Amino acid sequence: MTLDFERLQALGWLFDGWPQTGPWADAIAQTHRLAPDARPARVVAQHRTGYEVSDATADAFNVVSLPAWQRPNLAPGERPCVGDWLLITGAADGGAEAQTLLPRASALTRAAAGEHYGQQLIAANIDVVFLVMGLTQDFNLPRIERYLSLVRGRTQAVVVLTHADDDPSDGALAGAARARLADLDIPVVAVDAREAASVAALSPWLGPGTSAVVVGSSGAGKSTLTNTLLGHARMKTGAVRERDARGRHTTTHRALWRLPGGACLIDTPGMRELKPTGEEALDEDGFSDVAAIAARCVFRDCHHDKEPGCAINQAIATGTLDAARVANYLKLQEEIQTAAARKAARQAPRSGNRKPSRAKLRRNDQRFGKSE
Ligand SMILES: Nc1nc2c(ncn2[C@@H]2O[C@H](COP(=O)(O)OP(=O)(O)OP(=O)(O)O)[C@@H](O)[C@H]2O)c(=O)[nH]1
Ligand SMILES: [Zn+2]
Repeated sequence: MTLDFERLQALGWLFDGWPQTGPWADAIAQTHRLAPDARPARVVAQHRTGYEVSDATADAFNVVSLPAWQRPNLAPGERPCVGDWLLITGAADGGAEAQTLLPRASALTRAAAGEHYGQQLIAANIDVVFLVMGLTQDFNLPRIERYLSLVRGRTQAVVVLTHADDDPSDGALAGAARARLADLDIPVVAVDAREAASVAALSPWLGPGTSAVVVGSSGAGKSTLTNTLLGHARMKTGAVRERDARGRHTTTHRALWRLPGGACLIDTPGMRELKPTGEEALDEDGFSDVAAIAARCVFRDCHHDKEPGCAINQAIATGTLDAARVANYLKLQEEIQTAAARKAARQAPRSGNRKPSRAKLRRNDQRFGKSE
């Protein structure tokens, strides 16, 4: 079977054809031994019982999940999520089946409140995260820094400041953000999120095949920006009425969208607000300078309060470190520790390998579909 790799690249496929070496090549070769026709497809939406994918032959069709992915106690990272690449068999117009989950180049996670698992995977294989904040009363530079430290790995973060059209600071806030983030190589773009001409300033990060997500707190302008990028309005919940292959109107909750310029925008209502999961390493992400100095404190468990020999307080006194930045670091450190403790508490009763109750199995069947 010849595959239209150009169409796959438009969906975010990273190679000119089949990769020849590396973990993807290995996974593909292994699948092809059993299913020589298996082809790549990207997850565009997640349903209770299966996945919706797009591939080189068609847009947004259902594939049957692997039974293994429906096991309730599967680690959340092992189940596909929006943005993942699968290998599938079967026709797009019926009978398509998932065969393999390909390795992830990157993943965006968040703390899952009230769930069994401390961490929830919200999107995979993301190239760019647009961190949206208004140039309004909502503007808060420390919060931008905290959000940024949650964006990890290969993903490029871009700060998008909305309300550039009615900015009471007349550019001063954007300038401050730029100055503060220059060292981290994080671009800051001020836009009127309602105007296509203004939002076009984001096009350097939206080349063909790029996968982007929009995050930020409530009211920051995420929906407005998303709609302007898409070039048309859609409902806030992500529900859209579309025509399916037979011309019927259907309502889908698709989460991966193709932008007119060729990039993919991933947007699900649940993924927008970033919160620490408890697994962040501030020393590596965003605050390595502060962590390096903290390592020189006399006490290993220094709270950088009034302890003697505190290198952090010394650095603040001599002007090497900004006090506000340290306060921000400590606040985020505390949020991460709280999240980690919550997560540990949630997981503790599970580690005893107890048999799940019948009621729980039934609940899981309802949630994930019955396994075979
Ligand atoms: N003047 C102006 N108004 C904007 C801009 N961006 C967003 N708004 C307005 O701000 C309000 C909130 O924007 P939304 O896009 O709904 O914000 P959101 O981040 O999606 O909010 P949630 O759905 O609560 O997460 C709307 O009334 C927008 O029209 C902007 O750049 N300029
Ligand atoms: Zn200290």
